[in-house]
Order: sequence, then C-alpha cells, then structure tokens
Amino acid sequence: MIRLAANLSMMFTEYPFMDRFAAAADAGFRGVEYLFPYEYSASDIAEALAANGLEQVLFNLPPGDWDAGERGVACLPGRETEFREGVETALRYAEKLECRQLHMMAGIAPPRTDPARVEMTYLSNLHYAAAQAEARGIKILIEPINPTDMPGYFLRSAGYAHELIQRVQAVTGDNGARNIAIQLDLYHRQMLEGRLAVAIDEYLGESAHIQIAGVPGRHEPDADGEVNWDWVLGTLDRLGYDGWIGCEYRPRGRTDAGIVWANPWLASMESRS
Ligand SMILES: O=C(O)[C@@H](O)C(=O)CO
Ligand SMILES: [Mg+2]
Repeated sequence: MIRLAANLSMMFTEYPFMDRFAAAADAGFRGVEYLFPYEYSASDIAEALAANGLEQVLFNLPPGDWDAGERGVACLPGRETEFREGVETALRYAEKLECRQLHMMAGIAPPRTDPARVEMTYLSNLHYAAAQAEARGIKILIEPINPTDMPGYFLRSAGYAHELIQRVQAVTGDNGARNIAIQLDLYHRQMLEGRLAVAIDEYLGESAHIQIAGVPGRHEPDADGEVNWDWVLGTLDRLGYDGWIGCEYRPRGRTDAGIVWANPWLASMESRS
C-alpha cells in the first residue's frame, strides 16, 4: 500500500510550523516528515502529532551551521564530537516522537582535504550513529543528493551509498549495522542519473524511505513534468514497498490547491487503514 507522508519543511508553509500538522491531517495525510525539530520542544511536537493522528516518519540529525551553508557534519574531519552530540540529541527527539528513522546528512566534502580521510570520517561516524540507534530500535538513513541542489555534497549516488553501507557492515561483522538503509529520493535520482526503474530495481530492497518531487522545479509530482509518477507509485505498490513515501516538494502555489495529484493515493490509504 502506498503511504504518503507530508514534508512539513516544504508543504503547508502558508502556516507557522506548529500549525502544519493540522493542515497535513486535514488534507488526508497520516504521516509527516521535516528537516529538523530542534527549534521546538519534543513535547509540543508529540502533542501535535497525537492531536492530529499523525505518525512521525522521519527527520534529520542536526546539520551543523545550516545558515552558513553546512549540510551535515558526518564527513567533516575534526567535527566528531559535535557529530556525536547531534546523534544523542536526535535520538532523544526520536524516542519522544516515536520516530523510527533518522536521516544522517553527510555534509559538503571539504575542499583541500584528502578524500580518503573524508571518506574514513564518514564511515566511522556512520558506524557510530548506527550502533547508538540500533540499541533504541531506530534506523539510520543515508540519502544521495544531486549536485545542482547541493553542490559538493559528499553522498552523490545510490551506488556509492550501497558501497558505504556494505563497508560499515563488513567491519561490524555478521549482525552489526543492519539498521542502516538508503533514503531513496527519486527527485534527486532523476536529477542525478535518471533511470528510476533501474534505481527501484537495484535499491528498493535496501531502501527504508522514499521521497518524491516533480522534475524540473521540485514541485508537485504530477503530470506537469518529465516523470510518470503514476507509473512510479503504481510500480512501488505492485512491488509491495511498505515504507513511507515523503512528499518533499515545493508547491507551485497554495499547498492544498496543488494536492489533487495525491488525492487518489490518500483515499486508497484511508480506505485500507
Ligand atoms: O532531499 C532533501 O533535500 C532532504 O531529504 C534532506 O534531508 C536534505 O535537505
Ligand atoms: Mg530528500
């Protein structure tokens, strides 16, 4: 069954953040995701989720100095202490919000630093985050992001994400780090290398979360773009994908006016729940 989650960092921005939960529920969503909860108290967010019958499906680890252009600290040598503190903060929020998945942003690969050192830093931080999260039954997700939206981002393809997960799992042995998965954002994949059917075929099995948005423009994933989203969502449904699909797009106009594309999927989710 297709389960769509509203991304509250991009959708319903007509409303203040804490009012977006009710707006998403009114539109028929049963799950929400967003970039970061840290400006708000976990108790207030937990209340908003409960009051609106919503599940918190995903949010991100603290990203470093976002306003200064940082997009995660996991690949940054010398920032390990801050990274570990961020893991603790995120896990505290996740437990309070009963959220089972956290996205570990990789960061912008620092120029003039040995790429092997950057990669080792990322692997060691991923290993650490997975071990901390595993004890609490939480998954750590890693997401390839396209260089047009985020120039220099360290994690740049699903193939590389797959390789890095394998390397952490190889170090931890038989049962370790099984809680790392790919966050397969099909908008980024289309911007990066296309071939969405191949991505689904090769990486769905190790993906715990999917995100979608129209290309070009990162607007509604509807017929006004280069991807046949009905086919993509139908394929995920036929293949029995049972994770959430985050609607991570910037509406062209008002969120509720543009949401018609989602209505059949939201209705079928409602009728089957
Ligand atoms: O695709 C994205 O941009 C997000 O999923 C994210 O977490 C980083 O901005
Ligand atoms: Mg995404």
